[in-house]
Parts: sequence; C-alpha cells; structure tokens
Amino acid sequence: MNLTEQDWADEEQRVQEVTAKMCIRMTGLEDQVGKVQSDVVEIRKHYWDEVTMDLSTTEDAAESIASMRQQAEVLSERERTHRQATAALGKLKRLMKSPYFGRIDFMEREERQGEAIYLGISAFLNEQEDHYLVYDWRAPISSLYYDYAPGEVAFTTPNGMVEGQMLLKRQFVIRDSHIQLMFDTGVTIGDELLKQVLSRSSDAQMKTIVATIQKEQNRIIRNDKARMLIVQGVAGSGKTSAALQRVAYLLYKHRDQLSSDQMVLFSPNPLFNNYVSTVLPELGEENMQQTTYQAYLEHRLGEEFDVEDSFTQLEYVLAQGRSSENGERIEEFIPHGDEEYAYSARLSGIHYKSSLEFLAVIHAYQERLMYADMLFNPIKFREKEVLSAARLVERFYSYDPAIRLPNRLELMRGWILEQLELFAELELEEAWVEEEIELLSSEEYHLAYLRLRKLEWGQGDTFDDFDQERVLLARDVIKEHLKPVRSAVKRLMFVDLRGLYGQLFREEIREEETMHEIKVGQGNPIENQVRPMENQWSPIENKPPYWSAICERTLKELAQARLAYEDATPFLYMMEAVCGFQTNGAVRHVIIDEAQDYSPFQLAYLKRLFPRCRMTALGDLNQAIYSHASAYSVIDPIAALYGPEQTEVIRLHRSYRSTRELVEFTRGIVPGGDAIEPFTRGGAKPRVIKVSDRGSLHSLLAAEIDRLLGEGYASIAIIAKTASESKLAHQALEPQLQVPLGLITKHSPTFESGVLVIPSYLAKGVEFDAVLIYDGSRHQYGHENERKLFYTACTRAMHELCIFSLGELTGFVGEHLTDAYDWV
Ligand SMILES: Nc1ncnc2c1ncn2[C@@H]1O[C@H](COP(=O)(O)OP(=O)(O)OP(=O)(O)O)[C@@H](O)[C@H]1O
Repeated sequence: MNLTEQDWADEEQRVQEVTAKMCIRMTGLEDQVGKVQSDVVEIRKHYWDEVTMDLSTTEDAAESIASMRQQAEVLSERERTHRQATAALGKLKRLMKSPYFGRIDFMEREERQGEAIYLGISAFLNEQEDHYLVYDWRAPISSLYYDYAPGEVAFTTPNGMVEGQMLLKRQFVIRDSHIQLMFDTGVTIGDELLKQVLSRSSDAQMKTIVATIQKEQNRIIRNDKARMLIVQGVAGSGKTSAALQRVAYLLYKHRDQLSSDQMVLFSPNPLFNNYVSTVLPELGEENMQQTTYQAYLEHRLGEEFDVEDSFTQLEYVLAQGRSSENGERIEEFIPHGDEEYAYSARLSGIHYKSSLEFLAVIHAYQERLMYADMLFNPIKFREKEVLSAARLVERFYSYDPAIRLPNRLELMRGWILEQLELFAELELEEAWVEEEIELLSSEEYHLAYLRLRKLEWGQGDTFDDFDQERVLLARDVIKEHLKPVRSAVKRLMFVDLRGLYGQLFREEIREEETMHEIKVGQGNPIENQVRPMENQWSPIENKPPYWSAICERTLKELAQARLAYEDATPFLYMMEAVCGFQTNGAVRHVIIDEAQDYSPFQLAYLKRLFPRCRMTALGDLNQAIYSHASAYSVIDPIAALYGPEQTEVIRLHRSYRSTRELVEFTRGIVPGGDAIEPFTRGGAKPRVIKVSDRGSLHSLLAAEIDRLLGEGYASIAIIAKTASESKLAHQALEPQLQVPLGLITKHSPTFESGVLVIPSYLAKGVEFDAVLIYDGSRHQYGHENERKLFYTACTRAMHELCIFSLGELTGFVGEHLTDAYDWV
C-alpha cells in the first residue's frame, strides 16, 4: 500500500498535536509533583506542631493518639500522591520520546465507521479523559495489532469476544516529535521495520520489542491459562524477550492483584541479570525479582559449605585433561588410569544425582528415617557432652512413629532446651562459673545486676543476700555461655545433616545397625513393642556405574565441608525433607530462563519451593550445555512437573538475532537444525580462518578486531571455551589492540559494549554484533558433549561470525556446510 503525501502530512500533524498535549500534561504533572513534594516536606517539618499531646487523663491520651493518627494519615496520603504523580510523570516522559509505534483502524461489526487506535508503551488520554489518544500495547484491543493483518479480526475482552474488520495497519518510528519511518503493513508486522530494528548495533542491555512483537511471541506474552508455560525456542527466537514483555503484560492485566516483587526470574548468570534489567523499566514497570539458582543455593547452604558453582563443574567436565592449568594446550587428550576413572565416575555421579531416580531415593530415605538411621550431633558445652548422639537418637525414636520428621524435630528441640535448663542448674557449682564471676568487670557486674533485677523482680529474690547474689550471678553467667548452644538447637543444628547425606553413600550401610530395635509408642512400657527393621536395607538399589568412586568422592567432599554442584540440590532437598520444607507462597510467577540447564531434580525442587506460582520455562535443547542435560527433550522433565492438563508448550522456530547467512550456518551444527528458520535479514557469510600456531592466531585476531571496529561494530566478543582459555586469549591479545579489551569471568556483574573476551558458557543468553571464536578446532570442540557449547557460542553473533581454528577445524562444521561459510 502506498502512502500518500496527505497521509504523511496528516500523521505528522497528529504527532505534533499529541506531543503538544503531552507537553501540557507534563508541565501540569511537574507542578503537581513539586507542590506535593513541598507539602510532604512541610508536613514532616511541622509534624509535631499539629499534634496535640496530652496524657493527663485517659480521654486526653485517646484524643492525642487520634490526633497523631490523623497527622500520620495526612502525611501518608501526600506521600502516596507524590509517588503516583512521579510515576505518571516518568511514564509520560518515556512516552514522549516516541508517543506511539502503531495504528490500527478497527470497525466493530454492525458499526459503519472505523476508529483509529494508536498504540504506545503506555496509555494517554485526552483532557476530558474520555478518549484514548494512545492505547497501551497491552490493552485487549491492542492484540489485534500483533495477531492480524487487515481483514476480519477478533479480540477478547473481559466481557467477551469483539469481532470486526481491521481496515488499516500502520507502523511508525517517531523520534523527537517527528515521524522518521512509516509503513502500512500486510500479513506480518512489517518485516521492513523488524529488519531495521534487527540491523541495529547490539547493546550491553537488552531492548524492548513491543513495536515488533511477532504473532507467535504474542501467544507467549498473553498466555494467561497455563500453570506451566513451556517455550521451546531456537537460539535467538526471542524467548527471553517474549518472557520479559510477558511480565509487563501480566503486571498490567492483573495490576490489582499482582506486583513485580511477586515475580521471580531465574537467570543463567549474574551477567545476564544485568543484561535484561532495563527492559521492564523501559516499559514503565518495576523490575521483578531476579536471581540465579546458584545464588539461591549459596543463600541456603553457603554458611555451612563451600558450594561448587555450575561453571566450575562445567569447566571440570570440559577441560579435564585437555589443557594445563594455565590454559596451554596439551596436544592430545589421552585419558589414562586413575584420572580417567575419576572423570568417568564424576560424570556418572552428575547424571545420577540430577535424576528423578535419585529424588525417589531421597523420598524412600525420608520414609526410612521415620523408623531408623537418624543421625544427630551430640550436644556439647565446654567439652562436656550434655546429650550424646545416642541419647538423641533414642529420644527421637521414642516418639510416635506416625509423627512426621520435622514435627518430631520440633518436639526434640523443646525437649533439648529443657534438658539444657536442667544442665545449667548442675553447672552452678562448677569452678569455671566461679572464675567467670570473679572476672566480671564492675560494668559487667552492674549490667548483670540490672538484668537480674529485671528478671527476678517480684519473685522475692534480691541482691541483698551474698549467697543469693552468687547463685543469681552464676545462673546469669551460665545462661550467657549457653546462648550459642541454645541458638544452635533452635536452628536444629543437632541434626547431623552431613552424616545423613553421607549415609546414602556408605556402601556397607551397616547391616548390624539396621537391625537395631525400634521402640514404637512411648510412655507406657507395656505398650512398647519391639519391631526389628528389615536388615538388608540399602538406600540405593540401582547403583549407577562407578558407584564406589562416586561414594568415595562424595564422602570426601562432605568431610571437607564442600558440596559439589550436583550434590547441592539433593542435599538441600534431603535437609528440608528432614527438617521441614521451606516454601515461598508470596511468589506468584516464576520464570526460568535457559530451563534446559536445570536438572529434573532441580526443577522438582523449584516446584516445591514455589507451591502457589505459575511458571514460564524457556528453553532450547540445542543449548543444553551441562552434563546433566536430559538426553531426550527439554520438555520432558519440565512438562512432567505439572502434568499435561496444566502445561502448554509453545515452539518458536524462527531466529531473529542473526542474519540469514549466520543462521544457515549455525543450524547445520546441530542435529535437526533444518527446522530453524532464518529471518530475512542478509549479511556476510561466516568466515573460518585456519592458523598453525598461537602467534599467528593472535595477530590475525587482532587484525580482524581492527577490521570489525572499522566497520562500525560496537560490541565484539572473542568467545573462548573455558575461563582459562579466555585468560590466555586476553593476556596475549591485550597488548596487540589499540582499544581496551575486557575479560569476563563468572564474577563479572556487568559488561560494557566494546571488545571483550568471554568463556562460552557465560555468553549464554547475551548477544554481540560480531563473534570471534577463539579456537574452533577439533581439539577444542571434539567431544560430542561440546557440540552444543560450540553452537551456543556461534549463535551469539548478530551480524558477523568468524571462527579461528588452531589446526584442524572442529568436526561439528561438517562437509554439508562447506557452502555456508568462507575459508580465509
Ligand atoms: N519481535 C521481535 N522484534 C524485535 N527484535 C526481536 C524480536 N524477537 C526477538 N528479537 C531480538 O532477537 C534477539 C534475540 O532475542 P532473545 O535474546 O530474546 O532470544 P532467545 O530465544 O532468548 O535467545 P537465546 O536462547 O539464543 O539466548 C534480541 O536482540 C531481540 O531483541
């Protein structure tokens, strides 16, 4: 459809008019904000002047309280108005930059005239507030823009379906109150505009996509039914983008019931958290809570353990035996002897401990502990054993076996605290107490005196009597010293969790111990029966390969207060199964990005942690880089969480990030890649540069970086496989470049545009104008388990990809791809 000059003139005039109205509204809002702010300051300043305080009589006191309350209400009303006006002003300022991006002319069935609906990032009403000059992109009618081409259309409102005709669909790019681009579009949301948007340079922060949301993405954004929404989308298909706009949509749609702090995003790494953190504020919404699974593990277990992170685990799996400590290459990976055995055992352990089979073992173990095998730490005080572990076990199994483990521990806690009271009385005469009393400084003495006065006041005891005073002081001293013990008991630290987890890995699970007699019932000895346990119980029936080595390693790590990444979630789960599950009922929506990287065990844990929430899981099987990745489909373990009735799967096949040439190349790296559709944005073919030594590698890399900078690319990433290889590349390249070279590590909280070196797994989820694969040789990417890592690295490129290969090129770039890249 051709736009006439008149169309341009009309639209330009409308932009001017709307912007002028926005300016007037903004001035009004600025005045209001200023005025309310000074009100608030004034009220705070004279707060007490306005309150009449008189406590002489009960009535006066009540009146004073009422007066205080009234004053507080006035203040909080003004503060609320200030907050609202500031937020409205912020939204308007953002809107003014680009008042709208789309127009649809909609004529409702039975009507004779269409109405022009203009869409922007938030709504804007006329002066009388009876007509929308701009509709919010999330309003029900706005969905027409994303779902239909001109013709018969329908949309859903809270009152039902509305049908009609779309007469026109128009797109705009407006900057500084002027239309820069304008198209009338047909079937899809103007490929032209999308092409323009995608051709931009990448940024250190993700962008909103509201102006160009695609139909299939809109299904994700507006899906409101599924308890579990799974998005299985290829690299660059807009999973993360759609999920973030979805958050904005849900916050808008359920604004009366849902707030941003009730939504949590689990990101693959802290860098990614930062990368996406600007999207929601750009849309005028507050950010949801953002975390990583690792941060959660640290929060729960970090005090007691050195918890290995997923990247360290991955580095072990990737780098084992293939490069030396300093990242230098060892020519051939020849696994040998013990090392190879330990490596295979670790892999077997990772698989097993990530599986639902192991989860079932922990459930069985939980049942088992109801009757036997519970372990406790003895309660000790100053080298004395107050309660032995055996005594605790005895007590634990003296409760009714029907009582659940956490409830029994509650009872135990009370009982132990009582025992500590008794113990404290026995300590009164101990010499150390006497010494402590003598050592009390006059200040401490005085404090103790005050404490005791307060405590014993009214109970007849006084400080007058010397003996009495000594007893009271002794009690006080003991109480103070027992504080840490009591606090540990309150936190259930008497449960030997390490021992309990370790017990799962003790092969010779103590036949003689499992034969111990269990008393059922308590109190009346006649009721006490003796029930022998079956004596062959073993926690793990189907032992995975390398079981002995797995056990040995696990126990060794536990003894050193270390938890391997694969052990962290099972340990946490077991801990909660014993001590009580922690749940977070406040969170209503959880978004899991890179869901393929979560083990079935971890997903089950998350479901348990957030019992009331809905979930959105975003994943791409081709980017499953961890060794625990399910061999079948990313969907299987996730779909199993809530079952088919509550689960909906949406697949995205089209990749928007990279040019057509890059997608045609990268899709050939993974099996089934044919299904990946490129978007119609053209560019250069990927280039492969083979080098024979590291010196040439670095000088050619430096030359390539210079070329790319010369082309105007703002973000260039050299993607190395591991952290050590990144370090090596950084050291060698930095002196050769004219520009600063960043090095990203797992501790980097953010990254800036520019040139940087980054390990492959940290590049997950982010993108760069140009990607240079540091060494894409067969040596580095040779094992089948490295294919997806290589694919993930290559798919980070938006406009250019160049693979350097130190020696023979990786076999993942097969012969079928010969035409898809240029040899240099
Ligand atoms: N509808 C759209 N309009 C404009 N840009 C889009 C659209 N969809 C996706 N993009 C762009 O494509 C790129 C990839 O999007 P995103 O990171 O959300 O994809 P992803 O599926 O999460 O990728 P990956 O799994 O590879 O990390 C981003 O630059 C994003 O802005």
